[in-house]
Parts: sequence; C-alpha cells; structure tokens
Amino acid sequence: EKVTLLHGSHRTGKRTDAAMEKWRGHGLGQFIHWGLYAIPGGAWNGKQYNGAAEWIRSWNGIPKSTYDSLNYSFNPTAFDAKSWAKTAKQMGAKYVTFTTKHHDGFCLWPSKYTKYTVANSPYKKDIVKAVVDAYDQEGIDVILYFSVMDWNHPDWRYDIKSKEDSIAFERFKKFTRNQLIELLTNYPTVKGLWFDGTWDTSWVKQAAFADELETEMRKLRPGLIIGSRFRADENGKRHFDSNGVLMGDYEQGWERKIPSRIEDVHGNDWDCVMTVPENQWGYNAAWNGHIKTGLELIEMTARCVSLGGNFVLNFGPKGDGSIRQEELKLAAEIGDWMKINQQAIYNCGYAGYDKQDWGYFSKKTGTDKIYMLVFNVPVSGALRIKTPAKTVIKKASLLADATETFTPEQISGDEYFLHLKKGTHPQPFVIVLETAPGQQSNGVKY
Ligand SMILES: C[C@@H]1N[C@@H](c2cn(-c3ccccc3)nn2)[C@H](O)[C@@H]1O
Repeated sequence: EKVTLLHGSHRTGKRTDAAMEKWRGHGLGQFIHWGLYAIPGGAWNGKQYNGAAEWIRSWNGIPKSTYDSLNYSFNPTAFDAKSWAKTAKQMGAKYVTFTTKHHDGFCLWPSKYTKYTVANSPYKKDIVKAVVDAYDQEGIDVILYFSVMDWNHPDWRYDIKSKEDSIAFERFKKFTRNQLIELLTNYPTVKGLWFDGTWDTSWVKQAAFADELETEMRKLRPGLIIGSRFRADENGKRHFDSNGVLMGDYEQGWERKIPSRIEDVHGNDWDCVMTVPENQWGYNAAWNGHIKTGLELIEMTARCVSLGGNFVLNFGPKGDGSIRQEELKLAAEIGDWMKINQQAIYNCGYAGYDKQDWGYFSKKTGTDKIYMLVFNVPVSGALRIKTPAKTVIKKASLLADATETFTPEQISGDEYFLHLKKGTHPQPFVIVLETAPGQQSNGVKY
C-alpha cells in the first residue's frame, strides 16, 4: 500500500497544460553537448582514448589541473549559433537541449557565482544567450541542460561523510540554487531544464532541498518542464518515488536506449536522448565503432513517436564551434525525410494498434487520423493492420501523394491487408488512415 511521502512526486498522470502539450507534440529534438571537452576531442598528448569525450577529465592519466585550465584556450572562432539553429530547423527539430554546464563545471554563460565561465576565456561572450536567441528566432524551443555534479567546484562532494563535507555541501547547494535561478532569470524564454549528474549520494540525500528548489523554479517560471532525473524522494528513490509515481513531468530514463513496447513507458511522457556513435556526447575526433545512419535515426524517431515519446538526437560541435560534416549530413538526411513525412511525427502519439513487423503506427493527437510509418516492406507487399475493436477504415492513402490510395482487404473481424504495388521503396514512407471509431450493433460507441 502507499507510503506517506513529503518529497515524492506531487502529481500523478500526465500534465495537461498547454506548455506540456506543446512539448509532448515535438516528436524530434536536438541535443547539443559543447564545452571545454570539445578542445581535446577525446585525445590527449596525441593519444586517442575510447571513453566518452565529455568525461575525459575523469580518465586515468589526464592531468586534471591542465584540463581545468582549458578555459584559457577556449576561443571558438567558428561558433555561429544562427547556423546551428538553421541546421536544427532544416532537420525538423522542434526543440534543442543545450549544455549550459556539464560535469566539468565550465559555464557557457557568464555566471556571477563562479569564475569558471566563458567570461574568463578568450571568447568572453555569453554562449547560452547566443544559442537561446538564435533558436528562439528559428521558432525552436530551448531546454537548458544542467549538471548538478560539478567537478570544478571545491564544495562538490560525492557523499557527505563528515561535518566538513556537510558544511561544504551546504555552500554547494546554495551555489546550485543560485545558478539555476540565474539561468531562469537571464534566459526567461527557456521552456525547461534537463538535469544530469544527480545520481551521487550527496545529492540523493537532499530530497527536501531539491523538492523546495523545484517548487521555487516552477513558481518563478510557470509551465517550466523538468524531468524525472532532478531529484530523489526522502527514501532516495529516483525517477519513480517510493509509491512508484513518476518524479517530475516526464521520464528521463531513456539515454541511448529506446523502449520496445508501450508497457515500458507506464503511461508517462518521456524522451529518448541518443548519440550518433555508441557513446560520445561531446566532440570526439575519432568516431569508432558503429556510427548510426540517417535511416536508423529516422526509424528511431518513428519508434519513439509511436510509443508517445520524443527522440532527441545529439550533436557535439568541435572546439572551434563548427559542427562536423558527418552530423551536418545526418541532419540533412533526416530533414529531407521530415519535409515529406513530418505530419506523422509532429503532434502525434501512441495509436493503440498492435505493433506490426512492417513498422510503426502513430496517431494525430485529438483526431482519428492514423499514420503507418513503413520501414520493412514484406515480400508479400501486404501490410497487416489489426484495428482496435470495430474501428472503420474510411480511407487509406500515401501521405506523400494522396492520389495513391489503397482499398483495405478485410481478412477477419478487425484485421485488414493493404496491398502495396510492386516496386521499390528506397525511403521509409507513410500511409494515412482516415478512421472512425467502432460502433457495436446496438450503437454503443467504444
Ligand atoms: C546525457 C548524458 N549523460 C552523461 C552521462 C552520465 N553517465 C554516467 C556514467 C556512469 C554512472 C552514471 C552516469 N554517463 N553519461 C553524458 O556525459 C551525457 O551528458
């Protein structure tokens, strides 16, 4: 049975306000990891390493003090937030999640609460502001990534084991609150905060403080969107409180992985954040292992939307601020597909149809319009559809060409085949189903 919680989740079920409904409908987002780690780009003294490039400071053999002095070399002459925002627009991203401060503690905005910022670099200027303004101009919503864990701050602790730790961490908590209020005050148009670096015991023990801070941020910015990774409940439970209720507004558990079925998302909103290589968020000059193709990433987008989530693809700009060619090419490939098929992605969600081998269903929120996103054309050319009870399929046509229609062949009570014409399908395509809800013989609506 339920336990009484002071600092568990304060809401059950999805948020129904306009800000969250807009976020829910985004479908496709861009993540950008940029900071000092982009300067070494996964290598140190000519030796290429395989770990995640944004974690290089933590690798064995890397002199931490030398890494920490990289702010004096930070001068991204090729940085142009407008061109980043244009790339995102062309890809079809509806929002961007941007690293204000990663685990290394370097702030891409001129924070008043630490010297470890762009203000103390040759570049000097406010990068967060440039990004927020450029993406606002493109009509792309901005969410700010913030790492609580801060390797640079002298008062950061992994755990609190002594009086000294406790005194230091109280200072760190004030510093963290100050920076978050500073970000929400400096950049009032941002729609949310994406928290990371919140798994260590020191922070997990701060249930009351973090709960109050979340309340304060939401009061300062009504409609603010905060995920499940920010805070733990008073029993140290993260993402889901001691009663199994989601913390925050959406589940932030899908990092480099995608749910395989609807039961995995427990009726919550969620995002999946994904890297192009296996595990590189910050720029790594040597991309090793499997590099995802445009088709793979389009399919991941379709899978996420079909299960009611958002797919957020990561970009890792170089130390000079330019985006690498491989990422520009992927953005263009995804964008070309989105230009034709975006109706099946934006403001769509779980359709409630059984998953079929040929691909994914999505449903336009608030309508009976169903999309079939086809990735695996069967040898038979017959696309099987099992509709929810007694649903009527009124029309079936290609999204890209409404004159190309299909006559559903009913093969059982609720099952149909759509027969594709012979021919190749070099790109995934979408079929639109105009449907009507089922009627029982006695006229009762389902
Ligand atoms: C969104 C992604 N989250 C950061 C991360 C955190 N971790 C991690 C690694 C070991 C234990 C706990 C967390 N691995 N990657 C990555 O650096 C990136 O920012």
